[in-house]
Amino acid sequence: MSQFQKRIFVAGHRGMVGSAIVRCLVDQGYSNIISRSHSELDLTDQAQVRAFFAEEKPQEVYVAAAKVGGIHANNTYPAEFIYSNLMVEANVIHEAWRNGVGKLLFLGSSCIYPRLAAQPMAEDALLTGKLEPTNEAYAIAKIAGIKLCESYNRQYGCDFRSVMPTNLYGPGDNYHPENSHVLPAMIRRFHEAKLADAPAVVIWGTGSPKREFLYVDDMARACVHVMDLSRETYAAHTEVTTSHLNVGTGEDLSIAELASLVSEVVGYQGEIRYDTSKPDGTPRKLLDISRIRELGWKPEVSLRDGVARAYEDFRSEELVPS
Ligand SMILES: NC(=O)C1=CN([C@@H]2O[C@H](COP(=O)(O)OP(=O)(O)OC[C@H]3O[C@@H](n4cnc5c(N)ncnc54)[C@H](OP(=O)(O)O)[C@@H]3O)[C@@H](O)[C@H]2O)C=CC1
Ligand SMILES: C[C@H]1O[C@H](OP(=O)(O)OP(=O)(O)OC[C@H]2O[C@@H](n3cnc4c(=O)[nH]c(N)nc43)[C@H](O)[C@@H]2O)[C@@H](O)[C@@H](O)C1=O
Repeated sequence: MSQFQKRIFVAGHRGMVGSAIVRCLVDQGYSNIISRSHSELDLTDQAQVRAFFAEEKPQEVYVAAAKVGGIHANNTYPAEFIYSNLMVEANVIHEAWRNGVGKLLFLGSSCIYPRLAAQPMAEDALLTGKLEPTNEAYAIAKIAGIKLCESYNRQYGCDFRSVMPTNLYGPGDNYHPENSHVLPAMIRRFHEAKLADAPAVVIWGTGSPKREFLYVDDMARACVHVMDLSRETYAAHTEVTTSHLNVGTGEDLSIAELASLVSEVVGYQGEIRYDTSKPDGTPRKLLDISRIRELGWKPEVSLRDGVARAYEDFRSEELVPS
């Protein structure tokens, strides 16, 4: 059987990252992709996940299904974030082991690292300090996902890998006014202000926190790249205690700088104000991406181009009043 006929399950294929992984796999010639929507298969339900794996017998699994949201959603619904994410990853990883899945890739997040970790944050900064309180529940679930992969590798000899993405954006993003991440929130807010000819746009927090943003198709390429590495190559660039790889651009900017960039791309010319009653979250979380660069992946889409593409996608989806 050609490697392009492998049975690949992309969990979360309708999400921003899952759909980009499917695009990337199809582009590369993979033709046997298995998917289920949330309503067809609830991954928090152990019995459903067990029946699905027994029936479909995937050979590779990408775990891009998760409960995801920005600072407000994480801070407001911590029980949902910790419960859903723990259940999804535990069910999928356990059934992947029970059904002899050859390789699995788990997607975590850069929020796994301590709030005040030295910058840029290397993989071995994991579990060296206290987490950022606004997303601690989500981060704990993501750390558990890494540890699930490591534990199944150590005890059962599985080949389960993990990537920790920085903040992502692009086509298929969530543009909810409160629950989204900052970049889609800004696209929507500046667009609506431009249409309404509003004199000012309000941005949350002080504008001083720094963030790193990666275009989702670059992330998807990284996922497929890491999955396709030989076991020996992956193992040579990770360690048993830190068996995950950072994925980012290695560059960050302040939220105030991001607001200027998004307003320019959208074409909004009014004032930008800050609501300091809203949380800033972690002051900075820049990833050290030396390891994945050594493994042959690098980002390709610049932030300005990526924001322009995301804005085009936002308008084409008619997500806002015209
Ligand atoms: N977006 C970002 O900035 C970042 C994302 N990540 C990680 O990347 C991964 C993908 O995120 P992203 O694509 O942005 O998120 P999305 O919310 O766009 O996609 C997540 C997908 O998972 C599905 N899903 C959630 N819960 C379940 C469930 N119980 N059963 C079945 N399907 C479920 C969702 O379906 P439905 O919508 O129907 O619930 C959705 O299709 C996640 O692991 C996330 O933690 C990491 C860092 C940054
Ligand atoms: C990817 C990552 O995303 C989350 O962490 P975060 O990086 O703090 O996420 P964020 O994108 O929501 O905010 C980034 C910064 O931007 C500021 N900000 C300004 N104005 C808006 C605004 O309108 N919306 C939002 N959401 N933030 C705003 C906001 O105050 C903060 O200073 C995690 O919970 C977790 O999900 C995770 O892993």
